[in-house]
Amino acid sequence: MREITIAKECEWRFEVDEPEIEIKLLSGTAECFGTELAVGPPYKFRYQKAAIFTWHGCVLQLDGEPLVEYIAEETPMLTYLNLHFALNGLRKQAEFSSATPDSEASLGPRVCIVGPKDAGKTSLLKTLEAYALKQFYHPICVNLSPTQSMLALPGSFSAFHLATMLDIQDADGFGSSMATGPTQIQAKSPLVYSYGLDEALDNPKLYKNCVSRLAITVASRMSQNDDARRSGLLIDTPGMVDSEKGYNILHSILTDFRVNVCLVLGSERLYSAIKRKYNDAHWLKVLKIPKSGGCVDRSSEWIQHWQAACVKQYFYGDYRMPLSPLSIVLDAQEVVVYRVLEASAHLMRSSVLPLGMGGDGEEDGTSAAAVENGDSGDGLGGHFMQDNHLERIHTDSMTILQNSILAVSSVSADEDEHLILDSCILGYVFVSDVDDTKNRLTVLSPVQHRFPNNALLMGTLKWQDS
Ligand SMILES: Nc1ncnc2c1ncn2[C@@H]1O[C@H](COP(=O)(O)OP(=O)(O)OP(=O)(O)O)[C@@H](O)[C@H]1O
Repeated sequence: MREITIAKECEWRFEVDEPEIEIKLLSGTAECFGTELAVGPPYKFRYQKAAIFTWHGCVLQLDGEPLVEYIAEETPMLTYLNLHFALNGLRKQAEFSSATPDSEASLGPRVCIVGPKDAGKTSLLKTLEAYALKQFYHPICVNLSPTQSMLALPGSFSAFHLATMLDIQDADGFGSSMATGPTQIQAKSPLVYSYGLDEALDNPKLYKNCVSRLAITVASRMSQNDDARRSGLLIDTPGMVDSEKGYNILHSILTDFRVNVCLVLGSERLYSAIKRKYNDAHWLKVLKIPKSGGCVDRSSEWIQHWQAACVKQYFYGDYRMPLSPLSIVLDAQEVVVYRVLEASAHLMRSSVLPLGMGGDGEEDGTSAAAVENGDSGDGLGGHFMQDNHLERIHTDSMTILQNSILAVSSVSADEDEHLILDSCILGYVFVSDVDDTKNRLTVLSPVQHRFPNNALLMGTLKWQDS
């Protein structure tokens, strides 16, 4: 056990896998991505790369050995704080505006954070959300990055509103959703949709459909709730690829969520490309934001370990709230599972459909309004089903489910595919065993009720319960 003294406006950066480390704030003030630490109680960190920053100086007590640790004197925190004050100014303007609730002037800032992989987008979102919460605004947080989930498992998109504070000890750094036991920090109620794949470009059309669906729900929350309306939005995006497909996806996000502030982190080239593209767009401000020197490039192996830690926490909780999932044996006939297809597989399926019934490639610019009207953007006035993004798994080929995480949709198993894709996610189950000979599945479920008769969605996420 040792003490670490951090001078004002400096941060202690650390990386830890296993075993965990324990930190206590002994004196002064300190924060982790904007969320303040209390003096006294221990904070445990596992599978994290993070920083403890102090505005006025502090002393920490450290128990355990991080893999990497150092004190950094140069941080972009002052810029982030100024950015927060600017956004709060816009929130205040919206709050005291006498305009009608559906007009632009009564809406708080809709901020989208863009940048290459590992540029610090999620960390900036956490910081801006934490600062806004301290000033009694509750921006809706939206995560559109399938690899780095927020209050959900990888492969999902989510949004939440009305948090008290973020939980820095949680695997994803946001907190936990409702569970049966008491939580130290108030649980959040996210709205989750399943995308199922790892990258936006694995199936851009499905990705845009999912974005549009979430955007509609978020817009309806903003139109019905004064707090959401004036607090605005903070949107986290996946690592941006500097390509036509990447810009196409970005454009869908910006238009669907009616974004009016686009923050570009960590890439001068991306910033100038986006700035040029939206030069004449009076509705959008594109701002360049410095990347923190603490941002760490994470290997795919590390991300897999981190995702496994998130899944484990989902089923078994953590030291503050241990959970007991239930293992259930099911007859393969009892479950209806759909596999989410990548773009290449979806086009193969489309090619064997009658003319005019298939997907039409990915760059169709499907918008939220089109989705609302049930128009998949292919000019047929139909729903997403025509694009065949799902494939039903037959009972005799259930071995493919071994070690899969299945998202439980909120619609019954006999609904149409398009309704299943449109539905939000209630939770997840894990397939721990598939018995081919007896045609049975063993699944781990977080709830102890009867297994629901809802459609299940299988993405690419696998896990080993060890
Ligand atoms: N100031 C900092 N000190 C130490 N680590 C940091 C700091 N800022 C960010 N990190 C870490 O760097 C990694 C990348 O940051 P972050 O997740 O915010 O990037 P991202 O752009 O959202 O990544 P992705 O493109 O994968 O979504 C994370 O593990 C994060 O915790």
